[in-house]
Formats: sequence, structure tokens, C-alpha cells
Amino acid sequence: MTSAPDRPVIGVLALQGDVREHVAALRAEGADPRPVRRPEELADVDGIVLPGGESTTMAKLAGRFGLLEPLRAAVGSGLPAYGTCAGMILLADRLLDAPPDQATVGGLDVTVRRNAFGRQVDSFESRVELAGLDGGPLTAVFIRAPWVEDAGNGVEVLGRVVGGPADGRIVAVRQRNVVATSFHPELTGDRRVHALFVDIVRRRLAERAGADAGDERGLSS
Ligand SMILES: NC(=O)CC[C@H](N)C(=O)O
Repeated sequence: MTSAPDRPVIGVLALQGDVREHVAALRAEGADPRPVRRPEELADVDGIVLPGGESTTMAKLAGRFGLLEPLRAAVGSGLPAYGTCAGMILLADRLLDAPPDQATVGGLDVTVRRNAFGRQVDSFESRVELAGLDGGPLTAVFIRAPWVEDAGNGVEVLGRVVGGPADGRIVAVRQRNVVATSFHPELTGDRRVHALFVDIVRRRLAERAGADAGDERGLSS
């Protein structure tokens, strides 16, 4: 991980799902996005995006491509990660309404319910206000989306649904360097969540560069 903090290398898990849209949004925010399909590619990134798609398929493919354990280890040791929709499901420590053998990467101390908005409601749009995001509510596109059923103490709730039958449901969370949204900002052209994530990645790179410089000067042991 030797990238310059101003142009961090951000991987997009490219096994299935809406990879291209994330690549475009990350590039527009000044990152150097790269598709990740193999463990060697994961080793080169400063952050990782887990896209929307089908979480059962993605989890199976991640296992088959030997990526599940490396992803767990990387996210577990602080690699910034951002998951949208199926990506949120992959980052959850616990799942509801999932096949019993569905594996996750984990890293977020949350219980996520798959297809939570009901089968009739395949997709819809809603305005969601996100904590810490300037510029007013964003248009959230939900597609067979999950929600966060409950969140542990260390998890910051960034956004909830307002109004309708799902009023108050948690749809955006952050725990340290891990961010997840039930919806798909990569599909709307509103790049504020990607900007937030790129900023998390940049800050971590800068911190690590500072720590390394300290090591070289013998300032830390
Ligand atoms: N748009 C999406 O990512 C849908 C997620 C899908 N329902 C799943 O469970 O994986």
C-alpha cells in the first residue's frame, strides 16, 4: 500500500453486480479504482467496495475464488470497505432471511435482513438524510434491498427511512472504516457517499504514512 493519499487505489469486488458504476463514481472522486477478482489484487488496494448484486452468488464466488478469507482478514484489520445493498449484506456480521449457509465477510456489528422491504416492493426511491453529509437528503434507490435490523454499540447510524411502512428503518451505517448503505448511490450520479468513503481511505493512508515516518525517526517503537 504505497499509493499517494491524494489518489488512493480502491478495489471494487468484481465477481458480480454493478461494478462499472462504482468504478466510475470512484474515479470521478479522484481515486484509482481497480476491479478485484483475485487475492493478489486485493493485496494492492487501500480500500474496497462491495457492489450491489446478489449476495448469495457473490459470497459463493468469493469462496470459490479464494477471496473470502483474505477479505475477512483485510476488513478485520482495518481496510476501509464500503458495501451497497448486496455489499451491505456481505459486510454484516449477522443475517436474517438468508440461506443458513450464506457466508459473509463481516466487519459490521449489525444484523441485516435480506429483501427486507418485501417481495411486492421490488424497487423504489426515497429521500434519505445522511448524518455528516452536507447538501441535504439524497435520492436513495432501493432494489430488493436489505435493512439493518439492529446495530451494535460501536455502529453509527447514518441514515433511516422517513415515512411509509418502513419508517425509521436503518439504511446507512458506519463502523470505523466500514460504511454500508441499503441503497445504490452509484446509480444516481450523487457521489457524496463515494466522496465520504474516498475521504476515509485518504485519511487512513495519511495516518499510516505519518506512523511510518515516525518509525523511521525512531519516534515510536
Ligand atoms: N440490489 C441488490 O444488491 C439486491 C441484494 C439482493 N436482494 C441480495 O440479497 O443479495
